[in-house]
Amino acid sequence: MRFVVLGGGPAGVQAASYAARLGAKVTVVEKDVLGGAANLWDCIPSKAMIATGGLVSLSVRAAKMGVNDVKVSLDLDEIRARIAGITQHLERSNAELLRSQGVEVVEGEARFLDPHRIAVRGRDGHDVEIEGDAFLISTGSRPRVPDWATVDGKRVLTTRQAYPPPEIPEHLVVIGSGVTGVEFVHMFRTFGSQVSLIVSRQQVLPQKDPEVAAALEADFLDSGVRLYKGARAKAVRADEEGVVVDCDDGRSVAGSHCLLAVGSIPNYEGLNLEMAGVEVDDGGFIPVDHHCVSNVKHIYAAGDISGKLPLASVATMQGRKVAEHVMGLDSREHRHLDYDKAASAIFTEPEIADVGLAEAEAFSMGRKIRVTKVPFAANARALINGDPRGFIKILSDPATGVVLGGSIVGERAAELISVIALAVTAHLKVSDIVESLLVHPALAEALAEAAD
Ligand SMILES: Cc1cc2nc3c(=O)[nH]c(=O)nc-3n(C[C@H](O)[C@H](O)[C@H](O)COP(=O)(O)OP(=O)(O)OC[C@H]3O[C@@H](n4cnc5c(N)ncnc54)[C@H](O)[C@@H]3O)c2cc1C
Ligand SMILES: NC(=O)c1ccc[n+]([C@@H]2O[C@H](COP(=O)([O-])OP(=O)(O)OC[C@H]3O[C@@H](n4cnc5c(N)ncnc54)[C@H](O)[C@@H]3O)[C@@H](O)[C@H]2O)c1
Repeated sequence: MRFVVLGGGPAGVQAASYAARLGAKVTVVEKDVLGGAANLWDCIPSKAMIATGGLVSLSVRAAKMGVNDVKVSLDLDEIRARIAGITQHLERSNAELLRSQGVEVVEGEARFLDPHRIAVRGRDGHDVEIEGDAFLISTGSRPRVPDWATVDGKRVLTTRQAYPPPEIPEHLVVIGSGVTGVEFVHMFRTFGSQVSLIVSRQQVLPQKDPEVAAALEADFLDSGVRLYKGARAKAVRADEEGVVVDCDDGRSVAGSHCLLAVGSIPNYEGLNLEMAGVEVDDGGFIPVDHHCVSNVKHIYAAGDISGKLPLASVATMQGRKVAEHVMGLDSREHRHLDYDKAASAIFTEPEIADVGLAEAEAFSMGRKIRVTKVPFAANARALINGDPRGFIKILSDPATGVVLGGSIVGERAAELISVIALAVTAHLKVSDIVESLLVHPALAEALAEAAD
């Protein structure tokens, strides 16, 4: 089996390495960074910046824990070097992993010549042709730049220009209040910037549980973030002095810098998909079935380009499933990829994480559920850590006790949600969590209480 992967992000690297382990002859083509541009130029650096901001927040909390006069100052060059170091380390690990499994990595930009052949344009401008029996398109996505904004990398920035930006903004106007937008609001408020957020709807995080979104909004407002709700940006004016964002409700928001967080677009242009007969939808995504197969049966799509949940974790799992299908392993007993059971987290402070069924979703389906909720204010470890914000909410089936979903707002939410995610995937009952002997004092004890 000659398996050719276009794009070496989380989806492509996982598919390549797993297929190679299963015996395929694998080639990965990557044009920019092995490990994935959305992953190593957005996901990872944003979390690294947030980790630095976390130390600043801790220094503020320190006084309440008996440590006085902690002074912090940011060193942008050091932050930049640290992030570059993490990216390079992960890129090297990916290269070593693939090399150790005999995967051939070709640097360059891939395009289809016909359904079984691609050409790769290398950095020297020359083309190399590669033939395959099966192909994976995992070319990811990039930040969307609307036509009403001109990005200059100085005052008007995409996310990829902000790890860190050339200077810490005095007043950052963030456009877009999805997951990316709120993470950037949090990141820059911890760095000491005044932050304004343009929220096109009446709630930040429109896809999330309203109670969770309300908790985050309250925290933003407490720390001085200005929310402009019901406002869609329609123009950005920038000059030497700063920026002004004009909104469709007549309001204008002035700041020193502006950051676009208005979503991502799939990388499908230039792939010559028509030469392979692969269809794309109106948004540029490649529709796939539950095995990630496109309309052409030997061509798969996974990761952001597949138009499913755009998460690195999902891309990785899709890659694994693609490798299994390519190598014919799907005929043995296996679990289908269930996007409804994907855990996700938002790395704000407090952290937010959820998995499975949401309360609002159950309500709109008319499904009977049991909802149990416990605040961290009653948890010994949260008090010891000096951060008792937030809560754990668990949804279960009232008849069987099976865990259906949950959300967590609070310190370490991204880690704690794993317990609920495991329960949802393995159909565990609330009693399984209640009867687990957990560590004391630990934040996880709140999970057992919420399950009780
Ligand atoms: C700001 C931000 C923060 C995020 N944070 C998180 C997070 O905390 N957790 C999480 O799970 N997800 C997060 N995500 C989402 C995550 O980054 C993506 O879902 C994930 O990287 C998608 O993986 P992928 O393999 O589809 O694409 P990518 O990571 O984009 O990799 C695709 C690769 O294909 C290459 N490529 C494109 N075209 C070609 C071509 N023609 N030839 C050869 N190579 C090509 C690109 O150079 C790229 O390296 C975040 C996204 C953003 C924007
Ligand atoms: N921690 C994480 O796991 C993480 C972090 C960032 C992104 N992601 C992934 O990336 C996906 C995309 O998230 P995103 O936030 O980048 O995009 P998104 O599409 O989810 O959100 C963009 C927001 O911008 C708003 N918007 C669009 N045009 C606007 C305008 N003119 N004015 C004001 N607002 C406008 C939209 O209404 C939307 O709410 C997420 O669903 C997630 O899967 C994950």
